[in-house]
Amino acid sequence: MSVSDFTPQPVLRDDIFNGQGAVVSGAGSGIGRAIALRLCALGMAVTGFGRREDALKETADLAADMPGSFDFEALNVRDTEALDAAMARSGDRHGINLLVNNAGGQFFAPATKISRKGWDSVLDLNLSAVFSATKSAYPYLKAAQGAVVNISLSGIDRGSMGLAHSVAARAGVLGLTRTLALEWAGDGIRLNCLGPGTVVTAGLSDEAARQMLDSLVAATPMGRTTSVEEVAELTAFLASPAGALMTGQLIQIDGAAHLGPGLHMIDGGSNE
Ligand SMILES: CCCCC/C=C/C(=O)SCCNC(=O)CCNC(=O)[C@H](O)C(C)(C)COP(=O)(O)OP(=O)(O)OC[C@H]1O[C@@H](n2cnc3c(N)ncnc32)[C@H](O)[C@@H]1OP(=O)(O)O
Ligand SMILES: NC(=O)C1=CN([C@@H]2O[C@H](COP(=O)(O)OP(=O)(O)OC[C@H]3O[C@@H](n4cnc5c(N)ncnc54)[C@H](OP(=O)(O)O)[C@@H]3O)[C@@H](O)[C@H]2O)C=CC1
Repeated sequence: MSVSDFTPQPVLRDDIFNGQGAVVSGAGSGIGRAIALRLCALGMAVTGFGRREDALKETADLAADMPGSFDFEALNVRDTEALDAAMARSGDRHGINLLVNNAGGQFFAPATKISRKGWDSVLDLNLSAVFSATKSAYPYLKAAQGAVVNISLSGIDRGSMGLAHSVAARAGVLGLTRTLALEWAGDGIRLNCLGPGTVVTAGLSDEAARQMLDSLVAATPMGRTTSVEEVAELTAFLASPAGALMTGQLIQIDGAAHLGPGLHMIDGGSNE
């Protein structure tokens, strides 16, 4: 049992998103890059957000020969003014049929070691920035009768040791997602959360996370990690006509990890 041995099996028609536009945050690496590239392969015009221009440029290079297109804006999604302006530029350029709030992250620590500033940082990135992005995309989503996919975490309804701040933020995003699914249903806008289990990306590459990998896989009933391609395919599915009646859902793409003993980023050691 180890990391993902999934071989991508594309199921959507190649031209399914021709003429449509998307915004993907965190598109310079990991899950966000895989989503952006899959959408480009399916014909979408994608704008990627992220802080590192060089990383976004690499995604642009990978998308160069694809049927869709990839442009980008280097920005911090926690900067609401910059986010609003970039969202409007992207929406004016090619519309927003799909917004993927993927940028996110945290540090792993027991709650007793999380300062108020650390808590606020993680809530700002993983909850408040999702609210800001979604609100600023609203007019474009309404015009396109579009969709929002919020990248969350597996197991947010049961908790995960070492992630008090992040689980609280993602639970908040689920509440936001469900509330907007109600408020915006009349506009034809759908919103869903995807909860990946363990995904081996740069975000999980620090020493502490690497040490946890075996126990994370062991805690996953299907015995392997989630691949970025699987998250990308499901994101595309949710944006496609196949997902037309799906809204307000949390879909966990985790090999039943949320039904197992749980994914914990630290062991249950001392709180002192
Ligand atoms: C489903 C199970 C598996 C889940 C696996 C999940 C994986 C991923 O999410 S992969 C995604 C990946 N990438 C990352 O998570 C890295 C990105 N992280 C960050 O950018 C930071 O953690 C951030 C969100 C907190 C950034 O905020 P920023 O405002 O830039 O942070 P500061 O450096 O100013 O620190 C603020 C505050 O937080 C305290 N802090 C930082 N690290 C720790 C730590 N390891 N333990 C305890 N506290 C920490 C820091 O000390 C600051 O607080 P004060 O000391 O009170 O000033
Ligand atoms: N890897 C895993 O096991 C899992 C990950 N997730 C979630 O999936 C999402 C993607 O993570 P993953 O691909 O693994 O890790 P990465 O670290 O590769 O991706 C995080 C992305 O978010 C961007 N980002 C972070 N902070 C900001 C910010 N303030 N403003 C703009 N962009 C930002 C980063 O770009 P840049 O640094 O250039 O700003 C980066 O591209 C995250 O929300 C993560 O929590 C969920 C479940 C499991």
